[in-house]
Amino acid sequence: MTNTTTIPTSLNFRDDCLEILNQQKLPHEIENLKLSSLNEFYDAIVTLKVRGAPAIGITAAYGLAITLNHYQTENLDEFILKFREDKEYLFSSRPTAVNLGWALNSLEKAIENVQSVNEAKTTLLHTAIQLHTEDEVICRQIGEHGLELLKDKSAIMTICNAGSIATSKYGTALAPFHLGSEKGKNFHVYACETRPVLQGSRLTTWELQQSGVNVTLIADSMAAHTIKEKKVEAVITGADRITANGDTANKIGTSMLAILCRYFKIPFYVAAPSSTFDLTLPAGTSIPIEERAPEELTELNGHKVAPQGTQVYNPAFDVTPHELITGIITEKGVIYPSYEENIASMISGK
Ligand SMILES: CSC[C@H]1O[C@H](OP(=O)(O)O)[C@H](O)[C@@H]1O
Repeated sequence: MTNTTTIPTSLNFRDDCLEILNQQKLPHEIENLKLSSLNEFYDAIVTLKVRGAPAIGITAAYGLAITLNHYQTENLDEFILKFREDKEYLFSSRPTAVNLGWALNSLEKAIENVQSVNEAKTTLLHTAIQLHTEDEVICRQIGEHGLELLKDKSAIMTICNAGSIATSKYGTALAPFHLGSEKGKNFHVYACETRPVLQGSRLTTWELQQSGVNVTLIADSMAAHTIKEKKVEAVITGADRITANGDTANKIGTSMLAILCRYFKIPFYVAAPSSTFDLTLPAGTSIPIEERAPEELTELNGHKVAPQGTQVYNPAFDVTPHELITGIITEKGVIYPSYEENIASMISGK
């Protein structure tokens, strides 16, 4: 029996709804959900049924376009008011990934000169579809640039899931591995399980196995020992927001890996599209860090593991200082220090 490998995707636009792969059910259940109401889109993002910075942005864009397509009015001012109301609602779903705001703002910019409600509705749908299709091209380009940095047959570590299902396709940090698999490369990926939501053990292992990539799961606490014992040659992660000086917010535990890379003298790469840069923020201290429900830590599969009433601190992201980042892999190429200058020249033109 031939081994068929596929690169899984999680978003599928169908005329009147967005079909998503429910990432909360993976890896043991493939459940596709049809999102058509604003609350369904909001809930899917908040509860991580759809997750990953680019995927969140694309989903929110479809959420506005699909739901407003049914809004009954011929009055353009009234339609724009409703657009802004619903945009703010979706924007409030998760605070850290800048792609959410970027995608919603792209829609607002696209309709700023429309002359009728019908033209606004058509423009919103076309823009959402454009963001989706463009993201796939961008992620493939990130994969191509990442492949130039990673040595074939080398051991590479990653955290969380910055993969195909976190974007339109290919992913960001995982894009080089998916493309590499298509090109006959043989990377060995060490995936950190990524407590507490387990994006690594549930999603990255599953996704890379679908694509025929050699992946080994480790606990987050095993990272230092694994880098040393398994001769890991680089770490590559995604990003949720990168500021003007290169400071990068990503899944909690990312800065821990960056510190380990400095100690072990191996490169630490961030992979992200231009839409993940937030040049309005000079440094990472201003990035809003989402804190999630205590139950993500006090319970395991619904079973209480911590004593009743235990205090919990559950930040979903941390910020890696730019000094610890070897290079930022974007669709336009790899950005190296000095980040302030090189981000401005490579990204400002967007
Ligand atoms: C391709 S960006 C993925 C990025 O988003 C993840 O966060 P979450 O799973 O909470 O949406 C994580 O930070 C990944 O690196």
